Amino acid sequence: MSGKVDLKVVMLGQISCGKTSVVERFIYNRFNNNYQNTIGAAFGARYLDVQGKRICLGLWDTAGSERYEAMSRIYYRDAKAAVICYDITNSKSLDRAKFWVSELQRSEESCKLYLCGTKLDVVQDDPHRRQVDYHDVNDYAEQICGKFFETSSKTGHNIEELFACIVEEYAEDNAEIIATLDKSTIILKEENKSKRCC
Ligand SMILES: Nc1nc2c(ncn2[C@@H]2O[C@H](COP(=O)(O)OP(=O)(O)OP(=O)(O)O)[C@@H](O)[C@H]2O)c(=O)[nH]1
Repeated sequence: MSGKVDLKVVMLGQISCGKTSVVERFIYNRFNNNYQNTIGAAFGARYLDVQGKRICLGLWDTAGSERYEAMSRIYYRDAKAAVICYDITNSKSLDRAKFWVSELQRSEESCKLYLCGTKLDVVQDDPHRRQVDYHDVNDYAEQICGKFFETSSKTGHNIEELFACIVEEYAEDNAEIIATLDKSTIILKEENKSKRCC
């Protein structure tokens, strides 16, 4: 991937709630069961098409450990969208998500808020594992004028939908910027001419 980032997105949320997994599913379409904590922050990017234009999303995946809290503030600066994650199987993680919402409302007023419940597959397999009610978060999302998705990075459920919503809302609010972007292109792979059928 080359070129500049058109839309800066920051990932925030409690340690181990699943931020890196959302990014990995979205960018590489893969999932890793083994937990490896993020140190500092990581960056990934992917192109999406919106309104016939190609837009580059840059994702800053912050570390959930409170040890890196001050560092996370550097990464949300000038972000156009924040994906604030919580783990559906861990009620404390919603408190942490609410902390980040307050923080962004205070210091990044123009940053759009997207609440992302993670690990939906776990509660689909065992409903007793759910600790965060869907309707409670839905009401909270309305209250903060944000959007809300319950996702699973393991199955991929709602991951594309989440980022599609982010670019669509960005495009609606920033028509002038979108007009300056390159058109979407379909890249046709040239046949390998040396390859012969026997
Ligand atoms: N079953 C299931 N497990 C998940 C899902 N998302 C994340 N996990 C697991 O939860 C653990 C933590 O996931 P990460 O994505 O590393 O969490 P994180 O929020 O990036 O963690 P930090 O970088 O330490 O803040 C890992 O073992 C993941 O495999 C999911 O959708 N379903």
